[in-house]
Amino acid sequence: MLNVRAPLGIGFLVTSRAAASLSQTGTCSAAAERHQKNRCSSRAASTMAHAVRYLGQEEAQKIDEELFSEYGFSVDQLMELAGLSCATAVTRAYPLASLVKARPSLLVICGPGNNGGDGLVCARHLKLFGYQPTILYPKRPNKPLFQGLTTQCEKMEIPFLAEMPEAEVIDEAYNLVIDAIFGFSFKGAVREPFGSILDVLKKTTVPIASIDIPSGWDVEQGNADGLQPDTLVSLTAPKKSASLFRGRYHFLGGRFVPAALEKKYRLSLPPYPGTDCVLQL
Ligand SMILES: NC(=O)C1=CN([C@@H]2O[C@H](COP(=O)(O)OP(=O)(O)OC[C@H]3O[C@@H](n4cnc5c(N)ncnc54)[C@H](O)[C@@H]3O)[C@@H](O)[C@H]2O)[C@@H](O)CC1
Ligand SMILES: [K+]
Repeated sequence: MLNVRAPLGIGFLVTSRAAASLSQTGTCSAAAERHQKNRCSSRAASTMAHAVRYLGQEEAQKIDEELFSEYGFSVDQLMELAGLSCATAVTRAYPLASLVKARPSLLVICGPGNNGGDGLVCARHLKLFGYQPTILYPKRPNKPLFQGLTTQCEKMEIPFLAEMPEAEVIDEAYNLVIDAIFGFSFKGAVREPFGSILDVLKKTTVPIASIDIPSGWDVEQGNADGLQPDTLVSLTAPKKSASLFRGRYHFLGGRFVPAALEKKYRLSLPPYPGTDCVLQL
């Protein structure tokens, strides 16, 4: 089995999990395994030669700001691409045919910031891809962007829960939890209601797919007692805590970084294959 994660100094990693992922299919079916095999060689070729840079919190926020101020992007544009990347990553790691429950049910938990917005977009695309997402969105910002994303999900008949279910109920009802609670702006001790939500999530056994950062993790230092997601979708570039990720699938998404910005921040992103919006690291 090949599973090489060789540190190249602070903030850099060379990652190659090509063969490892083939033998770690777990909840995934033979169909998923075949899919993985087909993708294996191109992924190995694209990632082995690349030292992807892992970003600190301030740097991630600076890049984000620059995309809006210098490059003229709007939040909803990038959120759409980020959410689409996350939904696509879910289809790669958990294809419909591999799900253990008859109903392709997913629980998407959305937080109060843009990470939560990515979760709403992700849920909408997953519904279009044939999954049956349910959303928990306990703290909704009073802004047109988030109100619009919420309406879109409601109109697409995606149910919203009134409260966080118990861990046993989640394990019984859902194939996967998508963690869109906090991203790169998370700081300090977790405030309610998210502390209780994360406590329940830690007791669940269904796989968790985290968007950008496993929620509750320090963006740079991680959290040894925190969530241990099965999948992480790093957006733009991985953050430093991603080097502590021990789940099966680490994807890069958010294929919107202009070359000049990539160069300025020495991101050294691996090339996405063809027209794909997601890349498995
Ligand atoms: N440039 C990029 O890479 C892009 C980033 N996007 C997403 O945007 C995220 C960052 O969004 P934001 O800056 O809005 O921040 P987050 O979504 O990370 O979280 C900010 C929210 O969490 C709350 N919060 C922070 N610490 C907390 C704590 N300890 N307890 C309880 N609440 C806490 C804040 O009050 C705020 O409401 C990224 O991680 C990514 O998911 C995408 O939407 C678009 C493109
Ligand atoms: K998250």
